[in-house]
Amino acid sequence: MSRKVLVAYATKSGSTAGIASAIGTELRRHGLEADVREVGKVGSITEYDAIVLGSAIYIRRWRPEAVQFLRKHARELRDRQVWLFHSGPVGPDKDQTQTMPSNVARLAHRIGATPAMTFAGCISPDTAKGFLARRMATGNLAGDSRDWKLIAAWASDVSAAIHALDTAPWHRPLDEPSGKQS
Ligand SMILES: Cc1cc2nc3c(=O)[nH]c(=O)nc-3n(C[C@H](O)[C@H](O)[C@H](O)COP(=O)(O)O)c2cc1C
Repeated sequence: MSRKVLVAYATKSGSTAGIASAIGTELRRHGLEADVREVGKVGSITEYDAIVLGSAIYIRRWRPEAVQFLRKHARELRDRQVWLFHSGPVGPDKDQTQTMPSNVARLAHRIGATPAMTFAGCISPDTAKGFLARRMATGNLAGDSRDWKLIAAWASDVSAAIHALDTAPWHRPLDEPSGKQS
């Protein structure tokens, strides 16, 4: 049985779309069906067995459309495997793991997703949007730090976990404690 995966991404300058596309390619190479979509254009997620969601990080925050997606689909996401990633660090900081913003961490906990994988990002004068981005694109942070080998390796691990659904059921996380012991 071929499992169907949604790879949804939120981007401002396009580089996270490239990461999502590379993940989709790797998942397909491992025999999964994968749709890669800009998160704001995703309607229903009912047809998917698993979801990969990634956002660019700007000033330590996820793009609002990615957060909105987690909120809107929280209930359905709890019944599916969900894999999160974010892309951001560039230049000398490219290997620094980024913590999830607190609103994203809360939502990840609610749906039972593991912490987001950090991928290095890209700042280019060709795609930079806004004054600050254009300034950053001329300094020592400029360049494409995306690590395609790491991205493919992570996607390969994700595909192995999704294939494991064929032999073991996916367990929903326990409900959050209500504070009342039964
Ligand atoms: C104004 C600005 C703020 C940024 N803030 C962060 C940040 O807080 N943390 C981080 O890791 N990367 C940060 N970055 C780097 C971006 O996340 C990186 O360029 C990413 O690849 C952009 O993704 P996108 O092309 O999909 O929009 C920032 C970039 C800009 C231009």
